[in-house]
Amino acid sequence: MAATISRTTAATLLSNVQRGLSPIELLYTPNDRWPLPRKFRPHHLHLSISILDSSFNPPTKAHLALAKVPRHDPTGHAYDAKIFLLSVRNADKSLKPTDATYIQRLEMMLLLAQETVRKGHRHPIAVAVIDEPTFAGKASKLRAFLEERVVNLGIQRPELNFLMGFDTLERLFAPRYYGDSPEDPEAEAKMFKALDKFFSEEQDNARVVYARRGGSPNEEATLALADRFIQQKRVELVELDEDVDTTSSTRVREAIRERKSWAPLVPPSILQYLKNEKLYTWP
Ligand SMILES: Nc1ncnc2c1ncn2[C@@H]1O[C@H](COP(=O)(O)OP(=O)(O)OP(=O)(O)O)[C@@H](O)[C@H]1O
Ligand SMILES: NC(=O)c1ccc[n+]([C@@H]2O[C@H](COP(=O)(O)O)[C@@H](O)[C@H]2O)c1
Repeated sequence: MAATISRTTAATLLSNVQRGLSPIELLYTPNDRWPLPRKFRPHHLHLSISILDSSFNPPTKAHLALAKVPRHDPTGHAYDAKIFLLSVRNADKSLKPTDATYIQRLEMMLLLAQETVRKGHRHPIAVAVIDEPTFAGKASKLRAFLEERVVNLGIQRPELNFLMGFDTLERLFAPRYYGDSPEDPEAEAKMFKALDKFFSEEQDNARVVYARRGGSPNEEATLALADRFIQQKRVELVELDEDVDTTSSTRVREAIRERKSWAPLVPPSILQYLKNEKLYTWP
């Protein structure tokens, strides 16, 4: 059955987050047990969750490929649960009049969650919204939110695996996002303090799973800053299933506006949605 949510309900949940009434709202879960795995056993005290945080403007095949990355685990266990997370406050972007509205993005995220159904196996993906620009902030809110859902089972500190492309990894390790002002001389020290908490197993227990995205002139510098966490296996490189190197939401928006070919860049349900809603057709 297709996952749907009324626009009124979506608007209420969105407004709760935007007005600071809730740190996170869940718009959709694949079942009532989520984030528990289907075959939950009482001794299963560790949850491993993957999170694709994005502005979904619109979702592309690259987002889908990231969402499908299997968990790299020597014991062969898959992620217990997954989240498509819409950030209504982005560290770098603000909403433009020609962009998809947040409600439209949430509707597309639901469609994307449906696209992950493969050979009868539905990925346990929930759709949620948060108002938090940095990963350190997202992790502490998510941890508290998820722990509350599973507190009666004695599960603590779920492992939070943030899926991202290299351009986002570069910004996770960029001191400018952590200083009090653009010239803050303590920015790098503050960044490492925030990241130590973010990656610590005893604290926010986050991990980062990143994919290459074309080349980057800053690759060496970023990997040098990330080195400590790479050694601790808290930052891990993965290969995507499909060749989506040059796919981006910007490319889709521009191609629609310029009436160039864009259909191959998005999953079929998103193609249909963008056509129905006539999105990005205005300059
Ligand atoms: N082609 C890709 N390869 C690897 N990672 C990707 C790719 N496209 C998006 N991502 C990653 O997915 C996450 C969410 O992406 P985001 O919503 O910013 O998409 P985008 O295509 O970069 O958007 P825009 O073009 O609007 O800036 C980011 O961590 C981004 O690096
Ligand atoms: N240092 C950080 O934690 C940091 C820096 C830049 C972007 N982000 C976040 O990364 C996500 C993806 O960003 P873009 O949509 O700009 O690619 C957004 O939620 C954004 O707010 C986090």
